[in-house]
Amino acid sequence: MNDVKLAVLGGEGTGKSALTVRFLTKRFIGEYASNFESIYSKHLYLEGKQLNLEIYDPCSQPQKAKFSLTSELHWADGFVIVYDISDRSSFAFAKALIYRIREPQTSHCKRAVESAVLLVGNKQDLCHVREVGWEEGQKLALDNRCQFCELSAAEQSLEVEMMFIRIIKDILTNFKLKEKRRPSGSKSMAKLINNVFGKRRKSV
Ligand SMILES: Nc1nc2c(ncn2[C@@H]2O[C@H](COP(=O)(O)OP(=O)(O)OP(=O)(O)O)[C@@H](O)[C@H]2O)c(=O)[nH]1
Repeated sequence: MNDVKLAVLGGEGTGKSALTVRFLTKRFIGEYASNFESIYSKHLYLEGKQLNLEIYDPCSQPQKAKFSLTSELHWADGFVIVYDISDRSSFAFAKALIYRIREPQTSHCKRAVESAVLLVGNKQDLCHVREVGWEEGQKLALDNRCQFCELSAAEQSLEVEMMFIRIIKDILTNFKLKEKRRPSGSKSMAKLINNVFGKRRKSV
């Protein structure tokens, strides 16, 4: 069984728990305890594979630690970065998180393949008080090789489910790429033996 680890990050009150709980239970509860972090587990069957999905939903971070993310970056295979379309400061926070994830020393040295990231503009039902345009979200995502969508955890169960499935599929694609790029020990050894002995045999 494949383990897939997903971290849902974003500013305070953007709807990280609402999205996670909506995906796991198809329900929107309204108020969520925000003073403790959670790791949820779910078994999924996707693309012919059994998956053990773990979703990390942090409690709101204290200001000083908000961009350190060191443990999340090591732990997660992919990230859902959430902002609230009616709150510009949450968009700035999401941007800083994406830059942190895409920092060269984070994305290239530690990982053979760039992490899958999906940027989500949540609370689309509040579009009458919108502060962040759809195009801005789309551009931030495109510029940083992320997927993008806008939705409402409050009103759109199916869209939330499709959003999670999309990022999980991206993570699975990355697993396959990593597998391809990993030098296979036995293949390399066979190549080496062939190069050395194959050539000698020819010259005799
Ligand atoms: N209108 C609207 N409200 C939402 C939506 N999603 C979440 N909320 C509300 O936004 C508030 C914060 O939601 P949470 O899910 O607790 O947000 P969070 O990001 O997990 O919050 P922290 O853990 O405190 O950072 C709650 O009052 C939710 O009911 C949405 O799609 N539309």
